[in-house]
Amino acid sequence: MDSVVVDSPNVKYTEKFIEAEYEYTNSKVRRENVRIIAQPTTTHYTFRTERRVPKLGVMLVGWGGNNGTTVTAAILANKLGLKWMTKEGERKANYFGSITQASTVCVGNNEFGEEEYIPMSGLLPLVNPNDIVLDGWDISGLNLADSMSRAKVLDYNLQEQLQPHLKDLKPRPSIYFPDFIAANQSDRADNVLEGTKSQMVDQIRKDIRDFKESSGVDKVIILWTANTERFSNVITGLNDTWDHLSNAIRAEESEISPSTLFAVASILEGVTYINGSPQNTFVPGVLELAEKRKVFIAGDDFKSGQTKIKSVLVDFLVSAGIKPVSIVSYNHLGNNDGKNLSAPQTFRSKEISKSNVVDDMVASNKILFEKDEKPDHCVVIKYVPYVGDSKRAMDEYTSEIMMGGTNTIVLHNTCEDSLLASPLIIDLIVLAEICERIQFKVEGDEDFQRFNSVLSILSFLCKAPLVPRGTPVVNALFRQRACIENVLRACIGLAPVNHMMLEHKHEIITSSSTTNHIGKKRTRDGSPKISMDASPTSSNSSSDVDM
Ligand SMILES: NC(=O)c1ccc[n+]([C@@H]2O[C@H](COP(=O)([O-])OP(=O)(O)OC[C@H]3O[C@@H](n4cnc5c(N)ncnc54)[C@H](O)[C@@H]3O)[C@@H](O)[C@H]2O)c1
Ligand SMILES: O=P([O-])([O-])O[C@@H]1[C@@H](O)[C@H](O)[C@@H](O)[C@H](O)[C@@H]1O
Repeated sequence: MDSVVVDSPNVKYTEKFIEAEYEYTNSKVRRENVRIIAQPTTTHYTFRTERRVPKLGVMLVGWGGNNGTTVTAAILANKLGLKWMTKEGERKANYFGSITQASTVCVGNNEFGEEEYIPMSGLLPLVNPNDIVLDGWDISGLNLADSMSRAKVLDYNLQEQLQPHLKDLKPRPSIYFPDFIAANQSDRADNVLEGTKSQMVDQIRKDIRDFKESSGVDKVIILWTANTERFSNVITGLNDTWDHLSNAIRAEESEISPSTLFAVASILEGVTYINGSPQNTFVPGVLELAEKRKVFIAGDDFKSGQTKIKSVLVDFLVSAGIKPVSIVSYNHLGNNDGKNLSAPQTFRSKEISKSNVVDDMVASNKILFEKDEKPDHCVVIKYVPYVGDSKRAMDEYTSEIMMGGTNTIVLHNTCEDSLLASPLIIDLIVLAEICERIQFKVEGDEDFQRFNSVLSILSFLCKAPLVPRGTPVVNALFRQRACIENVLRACIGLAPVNHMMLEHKHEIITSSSTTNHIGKKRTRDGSPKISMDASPTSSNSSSDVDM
């Protein structure tokens, strides 16, 4: 697939690194009475990206679940180039839904003024998902082939082809504290660790080292796609600092979730940890540990369908000056995730992550919203076994428009939940991995630094983005995507995408030989071209207008 090489004195390709000198522009503002004074700023960065793509191992917590089995099957099917028949005809493996694997970015204009697009993965040397080695844990001991069958996500003809490759993959025993998930999950908990919390952390750490050694991978990333847990109470003296949390683990304190123990084990092994569920795994003690050990953490809760649309629609409404005043998000689903969410305490975790997604957009427009004013926002999730993984989302957005009018948008969105979440898992892993290979120096610094331990660049993939303390949360989807694209562009010295297209807005100077807006006399087919956004020419203009 296409990739880009930047030809610039500011970009150097050595054997080991891509080094780019980059001018980061922004503006500082200050308020003077009713005036806001804006001062443009320019900060010089030097980015350095390791070119060697490592052999990557990924360990999924909840490997035997719908998402875990589906993403494993998808990677295998792509690696093997599988095709399969369905009643609509032949299908072949792909990574649709992944921005790194199936979306493109514009890298500039060619000689004809046309925009050239390449895959996002062509900006920097990213891990190819086909090469990822997978392992993981699950409280259910079912092998991956039987788990895939239990999930009922993939077409049967494809499952048949994958079955021999998956039947020998078995999740490692996991940490199971019934109090943190729905009681209805107990019937699948036949693959659980015994012992103290400290012994469990040690076992998870041993599993990580064992996987790394047996698989021969260069590095590991861990991602939680196990059940949604209830929120942990954040208690001073228990989990508010790393010291308190480590003491609490040794003291067998009960208010410590399995996911927090996994995060602790991962960070202590220097392994990036990503939370695909909504619970507050990253209690302050875990955040402190990650910062101390300079290990990346990211989350929370994959933004896969109903909420992804919400973070686009509300952004459209508010940025169009339309005031959303009532948002009702209902959905029903019949997979095990839905079964687990049928308990009030686990539903509450999801309700929080699905509700907070509009806050930044609402707060950005003080014309529409008074301070602390928010739209009515209701989230309903129902468990309906028959529909399985095919979640049915129904949303109603009511907004105030001009002169007392109202606008109501109603959506029905059938989300094949695991087929929407699996490509996000791939992007989370691939982008977290490249972040491990990026360093940067800010003008005046002696040494290179890595990104902050909290990988807020991954917000595009999360409903409740985890951000460094004291920094803004962005939920608007296309701002989040632009952040990813522009950081990858900065690493190769390309300016951020700005959509200005100024080169296509020049005045046309008509003369005997027509010169179009970018100085070329001819278009691709050799005919003279006048850009459609030129000032109107005289009626007797002899040149062809390129319609
Ligand atoms: N579109 C989506 O599917 C989507 C979107 C956002 C978030 N999520 C979240 O992703 C997670 C997984 O979704 P799913 O549809 O695969 O659910 P699932 O129930 O099919 O899979 C979860 C798996 O985790 C296992 N498990 C539970 N507790 C565990 C523990 N302590 N250790 C190891 N394994 C454990 C279960 O046995 C199960 O196999 C859920 O938290 C869900 O809310 C899913
Ligand atoms: O991303 P999204 O489609 O809004 O969110 C989904 C919810 O609608 C669904 O009810 C839940 O079971 C999934 O885990 C996921 O969180």
